Amino acid sequence: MGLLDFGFGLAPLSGVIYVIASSVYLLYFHPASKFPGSKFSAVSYVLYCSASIHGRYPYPHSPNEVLFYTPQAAMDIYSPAVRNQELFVKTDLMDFGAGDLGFIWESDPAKRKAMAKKILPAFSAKAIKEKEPLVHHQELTKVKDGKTSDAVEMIRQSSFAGNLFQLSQEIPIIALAATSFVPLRVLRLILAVLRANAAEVKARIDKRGKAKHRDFMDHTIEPEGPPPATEKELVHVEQVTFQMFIASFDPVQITFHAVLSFTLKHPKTYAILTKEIRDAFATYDDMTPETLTHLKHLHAFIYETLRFHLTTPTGMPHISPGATVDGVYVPKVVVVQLSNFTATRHERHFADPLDFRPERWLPSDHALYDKRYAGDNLEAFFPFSLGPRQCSGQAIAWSQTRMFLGKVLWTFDLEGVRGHEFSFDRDFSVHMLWNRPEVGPRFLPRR
Ligand code: HEM
Repeated sequence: MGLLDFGFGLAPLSGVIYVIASSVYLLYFHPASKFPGSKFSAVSYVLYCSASIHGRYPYPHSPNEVLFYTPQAAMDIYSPAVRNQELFVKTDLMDFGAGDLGFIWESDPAKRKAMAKKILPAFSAKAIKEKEPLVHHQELTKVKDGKTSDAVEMIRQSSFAGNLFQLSQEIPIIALAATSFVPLRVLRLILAVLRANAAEVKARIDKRGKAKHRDFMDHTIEPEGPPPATEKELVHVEQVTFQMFIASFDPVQITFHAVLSFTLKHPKTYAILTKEIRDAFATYDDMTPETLTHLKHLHAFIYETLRFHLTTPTGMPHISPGATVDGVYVPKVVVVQLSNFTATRHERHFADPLDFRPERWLPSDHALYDKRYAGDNLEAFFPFSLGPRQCSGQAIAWSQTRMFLGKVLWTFDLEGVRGHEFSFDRDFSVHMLWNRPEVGPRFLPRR
């Protein structure tokens, strides 16, 4: 036997030994081995990859990961903090290799906190009130042209590639496979998005201190100060801007699409909602973020939409510092997260969890309150996450969505388009962003 033959025989053998040794370690000695769950998922990424590639939630856990679904677990994972710095540190899931993790994707708690200190004043009640006229204008424009942003559309088309990139960090061979799965067109698209972002940032830096309205950039760069001095500083600003754009746009437009889809799918609820809105406001201009908060059914409808169509199906993976989660000690370095999808669809938390039932969010003195949902655990639901990293834009998101749906249903009668019927579980999937069918509707002048 030649040296070469010997080498070829050894390679598969070492592979087999490696798989057996790592499986034994993961099953019996790894810090996560004592947790219940699929043994296959404890030793391999096969089920996790398959769910991820098909965009189907809930994902099974991956090796070194424990999923929880109780509200107590969510509180134990996302809330603990010392001086607003989280104790369960975010993983680097969102590190796409730019060399800087910006703000929302930053896993280093101290770096994220420093950025939060600059940006969070943009979310004060006063700052939000100042932006109200813009929101009025923006919602209407969106309804009129019926379009989502071109940039988001480009990002959506490249989200599968982003998903593969994330998987390849765990399983390097996926990077090889990705070259066959990701068309050149998508790679060009990613570059185009990054270039467009860099160009916008540069233009905004040049305009600093002279923008018509105060925006998040005024909190990212000094309006009166010098421009970023180094390439590293510039990349940081680009990352923060990109993330703020995605965070403030994508979940809101998902919710707009979802509220329209569910009004079409549930005609009885649509009728109740439309009546509530039209009875409450004599004129269009009476609708403001404040006046719309009094509409109980509108509130319930939006809540149920957020539950049924989570904008962020994952709870976001964090690393245990060695701490107790829902009464169970999770050793250091084990990755934990709330499986949001499981939590919101579990019978333990919600009656008829797979049915769209806004009534569950109504107060018990409301005429349409249904006792069937009295046992629902409404606290088991965190659409905006919780703790130091919870959504800073939730007040804006609520007022945008209320105004959007209030104004649309006040102004138009909606009609479904034949052939656009959908089933959420069959037709919606998610990579990094949601893939969903066109569902209409037709906007007809109100009768
Ligand atoms: C329906 C709409 C929205 C939903 C469901 C939503 C949900 C979330 C969630 C789940 C997180 C936590 C993400 C994580 O842990 O990595 C988050 C973070 C964040 N969101 Fe939102 N969001 C919405 C709208 C908005 C809007 C309109 C803005 C800005 C105008 C915004 C700004 C942010 C920011 C800045 C963070 C990061 C907070 C931090 O790390 O301190 N979001 N959002």
